Amino acid sequence: MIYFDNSATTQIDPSALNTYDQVSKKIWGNPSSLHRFGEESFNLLNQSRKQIADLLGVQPNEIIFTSGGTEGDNWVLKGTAIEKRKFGRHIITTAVEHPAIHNTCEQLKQLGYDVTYLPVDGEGRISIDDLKAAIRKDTILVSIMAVNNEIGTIQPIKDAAEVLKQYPNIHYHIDAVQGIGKGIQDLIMNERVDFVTFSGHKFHAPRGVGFIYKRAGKKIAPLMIGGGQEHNLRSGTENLPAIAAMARALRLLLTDEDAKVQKQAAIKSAIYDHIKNFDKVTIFSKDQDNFAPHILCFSILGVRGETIVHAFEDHDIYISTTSACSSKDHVPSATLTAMQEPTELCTSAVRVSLDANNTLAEAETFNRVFDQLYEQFSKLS
Ligand SMILES: Cc1ncc(COP(=O)(O)O)c(C=O)c1O
Repeated sequence: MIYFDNSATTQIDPSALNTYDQVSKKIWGNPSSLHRFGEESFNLLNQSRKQIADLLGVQPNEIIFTSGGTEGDNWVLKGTAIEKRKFGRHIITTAVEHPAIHNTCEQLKQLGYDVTYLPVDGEGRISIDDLKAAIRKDTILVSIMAVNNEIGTIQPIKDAAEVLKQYPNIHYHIDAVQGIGKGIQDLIMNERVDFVTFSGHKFHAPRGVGFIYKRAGKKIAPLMIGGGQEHNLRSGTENLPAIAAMARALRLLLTDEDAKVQKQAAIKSAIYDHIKNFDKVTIFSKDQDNFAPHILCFSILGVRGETIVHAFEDHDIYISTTSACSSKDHVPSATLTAMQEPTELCTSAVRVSLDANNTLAEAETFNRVFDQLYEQFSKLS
């Protein structure tokens, strides 16, 4: 099988699974318990936190564990809205965010907040002039994704950081769920960023675990209230086996990151250079540095995305319609729609999403299958 759907989820790494297994069997005390067994768990929790903080070049108290990307995004948005409601009710984000951001903003709108969705250009990228123009006296938060999950555009998050240096009271949040391990850590962890969302299952950790970076001194209201875990910021008994496994998976992800990024970029180029020659193919992800190395989104005119996905599946190759969340709803890609691509292209778009475990040989197989399928589709239309 060829698994090219790594932006939807990744397979758990065997050594992360082993960590999960060992911690579940041996260190299963509650980190909040006072006895020695609890203390052992508490120590492992903090060891994992320190490991993650060191890998990102931040302080351990700036890492707070969550259940994943959706929780992190919800928390930073709603937590800021609650914390800063006396100062303002205006939020700026982009028209191409993941539903975890977009739908949270829509919910906040119903609660009386005002949201500006920055438009994007033909590559799915916001403009810094639009950001500057959108900032108001009552703006409390700017939230921008690092890498778009549907077509792989890297947003100008560092240029946005420069603008936001003039507005130190505005919270600056980055959704880095698709950006971690893709060679842009210096962009993500920039000196102006206040909050960053991460999700473990996108980098070979178990499902249902993630973390946010919260700059020391920046305040958000807790979303989960209860027993006061995570310094009273995120209550709930910590998922220690998953957290320890995630720390290990993150270390593995960031080991030899440059070589892994180059490998993914080469696989992407091999597919890109092959399929670009076909008349009915439109490629939305560019083969250039301001696009992530692992996402390639394209359409075949006249063929629905679902049809393309299932046709590849018949050859044991797994890709997706643009995002895992929208794939079963048959809705056109939100990103391509925001890019004002014609509907027939939006409904035909599919996403190949890579990982360092993929190979050039898999790209060659993909290209051969692509040729066959393209011919079949052409006969039908
Ligand atoms: C950019 C982005 N943000 C947030 C999420 C949600 O993450 P999770 O699946 O961990 O809830 C995803 C998942 O695909 C994503 O791609």
